[in-house]
Amino acid sequence: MEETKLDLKVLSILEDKIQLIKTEKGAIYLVGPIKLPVNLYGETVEFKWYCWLNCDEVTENFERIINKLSSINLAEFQQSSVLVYGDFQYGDDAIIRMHSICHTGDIFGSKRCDCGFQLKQSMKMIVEHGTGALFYLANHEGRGIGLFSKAMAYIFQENGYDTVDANQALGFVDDSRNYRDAIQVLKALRSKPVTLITNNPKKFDALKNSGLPVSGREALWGDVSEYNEKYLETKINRSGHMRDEDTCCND
Ligand SMILES: Nc1nc2c(ncn2[C@@H]2O[C@H](COP(=O)(O)OP(=O)(O)OP(=O)(O)O)[C@@H](O)[C@H]2O)c(=O)[nH]1
Repeated sequence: MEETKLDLKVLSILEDKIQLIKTEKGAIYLVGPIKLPVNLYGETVEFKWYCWLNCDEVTENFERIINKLSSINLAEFQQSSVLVYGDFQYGDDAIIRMHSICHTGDIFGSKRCDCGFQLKQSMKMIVEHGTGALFYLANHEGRGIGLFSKAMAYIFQENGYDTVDANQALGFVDDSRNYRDAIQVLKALRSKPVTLITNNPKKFDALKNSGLPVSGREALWGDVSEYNEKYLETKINRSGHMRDEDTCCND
């Protein structure tokens, strides 16, 4: 197939905004920064946004990658992204969150989980801190089972299963997420220490084991209601989430 030649102007606009990150399996192409004014609790806050694409092909010739985009129907797949705030590259002390996508909680505001609250609250914490980043991990739906399976898991939960048993009833492990790509992107954006916002020790260990300097962890519990109380208890009792002082559960 003959390769379309991109207009030179088009290419020069994009070239400075794409970087290649080599991975074990191929490459991550990271595009950004892009100015993103965000409505955060009624205030307009300006973040810098980056998005990334995994690809088998490893090339510095970005024209080849750009040329492929229109034929691969990316809207059918998920791409992850990161919102950066402040002087993320050089700022001494940055706070980050690796947030797993939750269609129901983040988009619809479902109260069955605490995801929507954690998303907005962590953005607020990052802005208040002055430097940080929110990684939005789009291939993590349902702790890695995907949205359709999560819908089925919810039906099990309406029939007395907890979230762990519901995943397992469908033949999945409870949690199949990994943080490799996000960590690679983090390394490309910053090499100085970070504090991670999470209650999940697996996430914290993944970051620590990556070799990046990690200065600590901030807990994030909240928005407890009759709808998510059981879910939050299951996180602590079965998934190993850390119970902190301002704990999630009412006992
Ligand atoms: N399978 C399943 N996934 C869920 C359910 N509720 C939320 N999720 C997913 O769980 C993920 C969030 O994971 P959590 O265990 O809540 O939190 P975490 O990310 O492990 O830890 P924190 O950093 O402390 O928030 C998102 O991918 C959600 O889509 C559920 O009932 N069943």
